[in-house]
Amino acid sequence: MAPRTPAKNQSPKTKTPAAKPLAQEHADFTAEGAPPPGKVALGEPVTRRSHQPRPPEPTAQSLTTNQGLALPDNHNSLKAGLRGPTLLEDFILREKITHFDHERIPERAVHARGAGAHGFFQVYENMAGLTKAQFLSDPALQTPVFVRFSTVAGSRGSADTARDARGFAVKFYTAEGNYDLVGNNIPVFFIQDAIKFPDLVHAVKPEPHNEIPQAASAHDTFWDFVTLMPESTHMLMWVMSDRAIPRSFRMMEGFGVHTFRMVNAQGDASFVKFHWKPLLGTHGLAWDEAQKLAGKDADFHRRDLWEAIDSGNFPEWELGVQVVPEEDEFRFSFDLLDPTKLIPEELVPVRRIGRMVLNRNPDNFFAETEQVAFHPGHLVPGIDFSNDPLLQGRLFSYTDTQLSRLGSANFHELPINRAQCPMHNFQRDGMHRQQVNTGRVAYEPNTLASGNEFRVDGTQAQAKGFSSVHEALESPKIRQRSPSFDDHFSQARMFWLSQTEPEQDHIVAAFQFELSKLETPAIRQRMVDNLAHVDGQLAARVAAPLGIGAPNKQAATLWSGFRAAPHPVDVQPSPALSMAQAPGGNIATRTVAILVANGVDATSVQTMQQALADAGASSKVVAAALGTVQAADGTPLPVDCSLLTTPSVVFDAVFLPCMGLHAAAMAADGDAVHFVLEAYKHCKTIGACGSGAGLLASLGAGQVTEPGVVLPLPGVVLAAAGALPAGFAPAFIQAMGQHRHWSRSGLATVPA
Ligand code: HEM
Repeated sequence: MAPRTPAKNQSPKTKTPAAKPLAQEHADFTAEGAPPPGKVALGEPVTRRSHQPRPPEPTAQSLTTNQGLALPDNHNSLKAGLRGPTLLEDFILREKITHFDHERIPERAVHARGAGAHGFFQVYENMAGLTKAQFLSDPALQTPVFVRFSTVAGSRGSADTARDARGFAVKFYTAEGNYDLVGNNIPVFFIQDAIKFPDLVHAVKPEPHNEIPQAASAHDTFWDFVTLMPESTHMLMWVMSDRAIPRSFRMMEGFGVHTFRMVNAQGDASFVKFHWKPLLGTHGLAWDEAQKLAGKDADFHRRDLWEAIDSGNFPEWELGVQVVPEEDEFRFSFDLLDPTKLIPEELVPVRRIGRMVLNRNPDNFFAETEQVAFHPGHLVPGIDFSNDPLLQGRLFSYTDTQLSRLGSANFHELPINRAQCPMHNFQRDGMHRQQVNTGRVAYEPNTLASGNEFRVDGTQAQAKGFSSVHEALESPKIRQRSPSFDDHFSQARMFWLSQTEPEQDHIVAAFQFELSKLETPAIRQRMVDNLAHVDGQLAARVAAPLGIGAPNKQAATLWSGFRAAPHPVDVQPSPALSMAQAPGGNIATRTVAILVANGVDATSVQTMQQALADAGASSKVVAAALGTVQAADGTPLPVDCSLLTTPSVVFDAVFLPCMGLHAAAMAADGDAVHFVLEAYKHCKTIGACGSGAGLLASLGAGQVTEPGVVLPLPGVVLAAAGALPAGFAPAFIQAMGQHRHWSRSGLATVPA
């Protein structure tokens, strides 16, 4: 696909200072030392605009020590004689190795594996009625953002496609300070109170005696814990759905999870739930595919994000809000403060208020993606928290953990974390302090400092600054859960009832997979007993292959920890919770494998390549070996990837053009056959023409019919003609637009 022009995403008006590469900023700061008085320390933005040339690579000639001493030789240590021992006095060797020895920092306690990107956010219209947040007031203003997507449980080097929730953390560099929206791709959470978070994380992380399994919830300790915490049932339904194995970070929804507040200039507050809606739709992988990708391309999501941005296909989300006026706080059958509940979109529609575009890859993974520090307590005036007890605990946890992860109290000075607006206070010193504060005044109130920001009475600062929502609190000090948090099953049932049949099948299969891995039958049993409170059929289907008794609803209520949770209230399905029912449907940025051999019909290949490019998708020519294949008319066709390194799981669809008699050779190539059958098994669109269609039929994946006719087998587009008939490419593209043909799972009898 032709790269989109960056100009499309240029700002009509950018109120942030001129863009500079991060590396240049470092250089400026190092050269200048302290910023000039009145200027924000280290406050320059990290907003190199998309598609600007990357900073030059350092050259070998410029090598010096960290003290600036030019290095004559970076290949040999200082030795006593040609074959003698290395000398301790070799300060050049020592400096280099010492620095290397300390290059790693601790990984995040959770969400260690992630990928990030820069971009901007732009509101559609002035939201002053709802919030006084300045970045939500001016449709002409583009606010720089940095986003980090992550898995939760796996370590930094784990695979991208593990079954897990995904972090969706956004840092807005606003003119009023940094605002962080630190969410997930699932709108609810496992637990209701932050005091259970260490237990949850200890349970899901690899088991402590043998550090197994990596990045997987399918083990005893996780299910032991969650089955004893019935409040986790709703999120378990989501984690067992295809939401937990996204096709791409670019095809995930994001959610703030908790109920937040927005406050306007008049002081009127509303409750708000945040949503990110991806323009590419919300799509998942097949579970078998996700597991294979973990080995074939552990960087699948990271690579997908990087390549999309690099090629100008900037991913885009709309920011949505569900607004509940304060007076409606108690209007719902659930508590707005309970993070295991969502507000169905059918009850309170999502209003789309702006868009976020990610248009620049980081220059340096460590400096940006690894060192970025998000925190749900990084707020701007006009946005505030609620009393959600999970959120309240998070407000403590993030800075606390970052103090140890990033090593000092000054991590806010790291370029990726710096506010891009004026920043003044009298916090001083500490390890690794970059800013050189000047003057003798490091206290407030004072009369000795220049400027009028720090007036003796402090009134000016207060008038401009953040103030918490006024809320009268007169309550006894208690350590108890509110009974309004007791209903653990109604929304789990709503989620189940809202799924299409194939989606329900996937949820059942995921539960079966995870529970089959458990060594302790009692835990398997406890989970299906628990599921019986969600739906009897779901529980029975999950239980079938587990070698345990039938689900027993009564038993679930006997074990300790099961508070007298009420039965599910009468719930209506919420179609918005189904990915299959969500709008989506174009094939922009999808990838198609064109599987070829010698004798291929070159015109078919070129026609498909063009049609796919016109539809915004990309294609790769895949063959047994790199180099070229010789088309039927003698044209050498360049091969992009070989079967040796490129599995079907990295593609969204497969096209088999006519290959004449050479189709028989392909039918004898185990790798090629596996490639096709695997794509078929993963319910991808498969198109085949002429002898390619014959090959497909011989593998049991379809039969030849009239040109351009889509067979009853969903997502299989076949044509008997050797050359591509006119209607073929549109039919193929239309089938691809449905993402996957899940209803085919039952028909897939072929092994892959
Ligand atoms: C709704 C519930 C939660 C959501 C949506 C959430 C989301 C996230 C996200 C997206 C990250 C990754 C940030 C990044 O990319 O750097 C993260 C990290 C983290 N979260 Fe949460 N989290 C939740 C609950 C909690 C709770 C209850 C705690 C603790 C009480 C917690 C502690 C942490 C910690 C310690 C990190 C690592 C932060 C770092 O090292 O920078 N989270 N969380």
